[in-house]
Amino acid sequence: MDEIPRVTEGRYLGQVDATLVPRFAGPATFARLPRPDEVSDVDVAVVGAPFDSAVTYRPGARFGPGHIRESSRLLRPYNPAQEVAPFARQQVVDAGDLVVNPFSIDEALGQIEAGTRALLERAGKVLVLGGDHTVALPTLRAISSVHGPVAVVHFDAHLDTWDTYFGAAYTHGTPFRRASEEGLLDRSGCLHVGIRGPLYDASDLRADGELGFQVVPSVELDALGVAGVVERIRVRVGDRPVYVSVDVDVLDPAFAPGTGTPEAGGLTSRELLAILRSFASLRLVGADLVEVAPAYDHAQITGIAAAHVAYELISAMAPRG
Ligand SMILES: N=C(N)NCCCC(=O)O
Ligand SMILES: [Zn+2]
Ligand SMILES: [Zn+2]
Repeated sequence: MDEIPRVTEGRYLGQVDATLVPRFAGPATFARLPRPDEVSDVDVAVVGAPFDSAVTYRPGARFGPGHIRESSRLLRPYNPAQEVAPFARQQVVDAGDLVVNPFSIDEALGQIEAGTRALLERAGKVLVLGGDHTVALPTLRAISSVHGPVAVVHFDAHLDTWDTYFGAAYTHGTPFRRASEEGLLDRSGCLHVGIRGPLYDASDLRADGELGFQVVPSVELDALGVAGVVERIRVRVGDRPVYVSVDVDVLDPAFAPGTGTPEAGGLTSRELLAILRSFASLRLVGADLVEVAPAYDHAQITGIAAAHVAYELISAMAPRG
C-alpha cells in the first residue's frame, strides 16, 4: 500500500488527510494521528489506560479509550478558538493502550505508572485516556517523578478525596487523597471545578481542604461566569507545573450521559471547553480524561465531548509564538 497521505508541517507528522482518505476509514488512532514508531521525536503522547476495576457504581470505562478515539475522527487540523494548529507545532502521537490487569488493582496501578514513566522518557507530556478515575493516581506518580509535586486542576462532579470503600484504598473515589498523602501534589496550588451532588458528610469538604484543594462548585458557575472560573484557576495555580484531570462527569448528564456515576446540574460542554482554552497560558505538564463509559452513551454524545476536551488540552499544550 502507498504511504498514507498526512497533513504535515515541517518535521511534524500530523493527521491522516481527511480530504484524501475518508475519515470513517483508515487508522483508529486518536484524531488519526501517527503512532510513536512512525516519528523520530515525540512531544505529546496520547495513551489509553483501559482500567475500570475500581468503580463504585456502573462499570464500563475500560472501553473509554476506544470510544474517544472513534469519536475523534472528525477533528480538523486548525483550532480557531485557540488560534493554533495543535499537531503542527508539536509532535503528537497515539501510543495505543497500556496493558492493565483487570483482576488486580495493585498490579494495574503499577502497570500504568511504569507505562507512563516509560512514555515520559520519550515524550515531554502525556494525555492519559481512562479508564476510571483511579488511573489519575499512577499517572500523577509518574508525572511527579519528573516534575516534583504538581498543581492539580481537577474537573469533576465528585471530590475523589474520600478515604476508602469496602476497606479498599485505591478506587475511583480516592485517587486525590492518596496523591496528596504521597506528596505528589503541591497543596498550595490545587482546586476542583464542577463539584456538586450529595456528599457523605459535611466534613468531606473540610478534609478535602486539608488535602490541598479549593473548590469551585457547579452552582457557582453562573455567578462567576467562565471568565471568573478562569481567574480563580489562574490565581490558584500561578506558574506552578500543572496537571489537569478531567472526569467527564463534570459535564451535565445531558452533555455526557456515557459515564458511571452521573450527577445532575453539571457544566455545559461549551463552559468546559472555554475554561480549558485558557490553559494555553498555564504550565501544563500532563493531563487525563477519564470515566467515559460508552455503554451508557448515545450517538457518541459523550465521546464527541471527550474528543473535543482532548483536542483543547492538546491545543493548550502547543508552544506559541
Ligand atoms: N470518580 C468518579 N467518577 N466517581 C467517584 C464516586 C465515588 C462514590 O461512589 O462515592
Ligand atoms: Zn466524577
Ligand atoms: Zn472522578
